[in-house]
Amino acid sequence: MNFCKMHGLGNDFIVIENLQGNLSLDKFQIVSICDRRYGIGADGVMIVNSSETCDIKMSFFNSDGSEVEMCGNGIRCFAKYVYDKDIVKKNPIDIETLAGIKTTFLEIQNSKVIKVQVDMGTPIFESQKIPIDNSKERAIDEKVEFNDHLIDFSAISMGNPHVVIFVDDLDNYPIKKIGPFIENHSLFPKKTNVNFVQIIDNENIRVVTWERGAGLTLACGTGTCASVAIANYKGFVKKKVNASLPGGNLLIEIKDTIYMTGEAVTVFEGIIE
Ligand SMILES: N[C@@H](CCC[C@H](N)C(=O)O)C(=O)O
Repeated sequence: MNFCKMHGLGNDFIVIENLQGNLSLDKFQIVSICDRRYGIGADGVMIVNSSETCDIKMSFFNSDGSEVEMCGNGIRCFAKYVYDKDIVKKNPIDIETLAGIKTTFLEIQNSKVIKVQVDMGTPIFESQKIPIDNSKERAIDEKVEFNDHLIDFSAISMGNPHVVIFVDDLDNYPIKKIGPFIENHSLFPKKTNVNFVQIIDNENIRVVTWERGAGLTLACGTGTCASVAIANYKGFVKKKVNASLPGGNLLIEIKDTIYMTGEAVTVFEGIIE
């Protein structure tokens, strides 16, 4: 089976084609190929499927084998893959995902895609749709207890569930303890991604994400959109924000919907036996 290893800001993926529709990978196979010592190594797997309603369809699996709705860094790589491989030779490209149709706008240099802007859609604030087990309509400025301390958080969906926690000092915050605690908290029936956000000024933020089903990653596209959406809602930032993530930078713009712009990189190709 042929595969392609790609990344967006160090959030890395294995891309596999299934245009004939005869491929099926089980959870164990996904976990095995994502393993960084015994496999290829990646935060997730993307399958290229044909679509009846769109230019192409992306299926996304976390490195723990769970299939989830959407991946922001992944969809930029996915758009690059299908364009560079002549599978969909048009610009923009509409991609079907479990979180709806996403339009991707390609920046092309020497016939290859180098950067992608994605219309990420509208953030979902309703508690039931995130989902979070909460009697309030929205989950803004909620509290959760951790080791006798109360942690302030807000929750939102970008098609997938996100918690946003604002911190003063990202470098010294116990992300590796609080991330998995909230990811698996009973408040979140589908688990959740957890974003730790430091506001630098009203146009610049830093974000580190503990991802559902993948742990600490170098970048999370949906998580950065979720962080900017909540930060703007709370009046911390304007509508155009530069986000600095451990793996690089994303530009997030709030218009009628949220736009995310960033790089997409092909690393290598190979064959899985
Ligand atoms: N890294 C991704 C998000 C991947 C899915 C996420 N772990 C989830 O379970 O929802 C991104 O760039 O958005």
